[in-house]
Amino acid sequence: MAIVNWGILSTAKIAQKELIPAFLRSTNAKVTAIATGSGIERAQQVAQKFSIEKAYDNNNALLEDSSIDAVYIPLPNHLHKKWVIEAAKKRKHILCEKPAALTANEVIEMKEACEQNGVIFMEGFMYQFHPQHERVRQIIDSGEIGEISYMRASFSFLLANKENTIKMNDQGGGCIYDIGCYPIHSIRNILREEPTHIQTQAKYDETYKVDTDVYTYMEFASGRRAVFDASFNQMRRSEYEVVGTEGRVIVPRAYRPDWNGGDGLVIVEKSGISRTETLNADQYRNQIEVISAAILDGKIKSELSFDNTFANMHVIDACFKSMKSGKLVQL
Ligand SMILES: NC(=O)C1=CN([C@@H]2O[C@H](COP(=O)(O)OP(=O)(O)OC[C@H]3O[C@@H](n4cnc5c(N)ncnc54)[C@H](OP(=O)(O)O)[C@@H]3O)[C@@H](O)[C@H]2O)C=CC1
Ligand SMILES: O=C1CO[C@H](CO)[C@@H](O)[C@@H]1O
Repeated sequence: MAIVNWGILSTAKIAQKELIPAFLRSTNAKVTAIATGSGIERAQQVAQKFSIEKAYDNNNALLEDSSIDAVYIPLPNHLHKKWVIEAAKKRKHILCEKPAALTANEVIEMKEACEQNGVIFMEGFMYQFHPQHERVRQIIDSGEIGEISYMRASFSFLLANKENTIKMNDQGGGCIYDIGCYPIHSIRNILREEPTHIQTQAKYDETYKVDTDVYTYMEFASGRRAVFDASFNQMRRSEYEVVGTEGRVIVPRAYRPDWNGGDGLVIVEKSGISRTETLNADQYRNQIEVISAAILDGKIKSELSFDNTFANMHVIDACFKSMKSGKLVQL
């Protein structure tokens, strides 16, 4: 079977904790090189830990390596645009961590660079590669819970130590970028509709200059409504609920089912009776196998690439606009 050779731009925590192990479990991808800005010893140490062939002390050197087909970018959010464009210029296909950019305008520039250089791009919303979401869409489409009028989504965890983390960086940090982007993505992709109006309120940390808790209300042209919340100051929650005229579907492990060994749950409640379906999957490995297959195939579905990334960033832009004005914003 054909294999895609991947390089990794940084020794980020997420790369070491989830992605590199997932690359090792995948069938059509191999990590061949890793680069760091923290000195060659650091790159060599991580390379040795995961049996990665080559270590570089800067991203450009890795991008010059002609044996690398694709790069995974787990850099801080404000560096995503720069390194997506640099990687595209070197004709590397790209898996970039979420959020892929800081604004929808940045996404336009990134798309142009990828298209001009004929490279495939995907934003790393790994949760969508767990089959529980396809099951939710099937249940909705079957009519079992009636006409859908409302969706609610939440993602939170306790960020106990707010010092020295990119999550609190005044450039690209804050909870909308870090975790709010997931409820937005799932609301848009489960309802298969873009919001027309948004209102966001946030708790803002004056020391770090970032949002730490957000509450957002959304309206859709169909008349549907949605709300989401995200927080760095609450217990771990990663869930959504879709409500119809006849019943509802609850997904209590929506974004991080890996916190429960990959077991996703789809709970259907109707006429006072509840049924639970358990689906197990390795969403990080699936994500890598999907983009590697797209690279080998030479094409990627538009809903996995820039169309979806742009639409998600457009909503994030509106959340920030509403947060600042305190008003309902029209998209
Ligand atoms: N999909 C998922 O489940 C998750 C995704 N993420 C996303 O992954 C990305 C990385 O997050 P995370 O692993 O927490 O980040 P880390 O802070 O652990 O890593 C970021 C790495 O980027 C490099 N870097 C380069 N420039 C800077 C800079 N100016 N400041 C800090 N680091 C710099 C460093 O690597 P080096 O020293 O090697 O140069 C650093 O280790 C983010 O986009 C985040 O949103 C995060 C967590 C989970
Ligand atoms: O993308 C992400 C997924 O889950 C994490 C929660 O542990 C987030 O902090 C992170 O950035």
